[in-house]
Amino acid sequence: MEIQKLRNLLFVINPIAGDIEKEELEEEIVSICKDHGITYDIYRTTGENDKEVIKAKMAESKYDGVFAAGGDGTVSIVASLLIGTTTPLGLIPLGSGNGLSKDLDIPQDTEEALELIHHNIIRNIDTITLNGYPSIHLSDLGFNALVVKGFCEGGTRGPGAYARVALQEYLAYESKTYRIETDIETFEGKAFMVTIANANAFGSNANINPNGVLNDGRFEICLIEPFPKAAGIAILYKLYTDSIDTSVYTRRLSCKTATIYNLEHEVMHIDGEPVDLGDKVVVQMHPKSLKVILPVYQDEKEI
Ligand SMILES: Nc1ncnc2c1ncn2[C@@H]1O[C@H](COP(=O)(O)OP(=O)(O)OP(=O)(O)O)[C@@H](O)[C@H]1O
Repeated sequence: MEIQKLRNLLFVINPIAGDIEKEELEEEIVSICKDHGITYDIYRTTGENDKEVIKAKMAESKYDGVFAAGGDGTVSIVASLLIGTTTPLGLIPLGSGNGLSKDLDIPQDTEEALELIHHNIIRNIDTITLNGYPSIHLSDLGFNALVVKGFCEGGTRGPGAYARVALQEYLAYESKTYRIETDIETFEGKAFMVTIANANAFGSNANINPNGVLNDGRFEICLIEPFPKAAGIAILYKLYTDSIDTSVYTRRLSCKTATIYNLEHEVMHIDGEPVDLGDKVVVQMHPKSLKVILPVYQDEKEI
């Protein structure tokens, strides 16, 4: 087993993520780095031009790893800068949604996650692009994308706000029509939501792609097909018990490339950020294109 020694690190800390005070976290990072002879820089995100600033810092200094301390939004910014490079991504889950960190089995306890700074292994995971935009985790068209958009536009954060928007939209929502051509098969019809899944579960723990593997060179397009509103609770239950594949309303297209025709101009998001990619979305797989810093026990497991 190869244990990596990371000697020069950048920590990207989102001060507002998860509404958690980060002063103590910074003190712990400083103390761990000092104890283990690691040099470090800390960048606190501002919510403005963070990606550009982090990119410039990475060009100035040769980091052995970049840790994102925050939620999925912070992880997504950092990851997009590391894809295709030899610099691995570390995760310290501190957001209201920490989906990728859960799929990677990163400890959700901060003390344990901080141990990854000095005791870890590095592995490669797949990423995908949607019309050239990177996605590491889960992207959607349809109902969930509408909820994500409403959530991002609303002033309130946290899981409660997400659930409120979901409830508001649910009763009136009508499935939309899509045509999906993959390297294996074609689907045309209505869907309540279409998830392009590199990983497994949303930050909320709803597991849309229970059997997805992050380094198998394939992604899944997970469809929830139109269902009677009364079946909604059962679908929700299956999403939260890792058993969505047993629902008669689901369909899964496993593939390496796909073109999605968004025939009713439905909204979409990439890894939680609403985007407008037009009505034709080309999805491509980039096998093992992102290095990630994982707990040592991951070595025995398939990710
Ligand atoms: N200093 C800051 N002040 C205000 N907003 C910030 C700041 N730094 C980052 N942000 C915003 O934080 C969001 C990303 O948050 P992240 O996903 O890391 O944590 P989160 O608590 O899970 O957030 P969310 O509840 O939005 O999912 C981005 O919208 C980003 O613009």
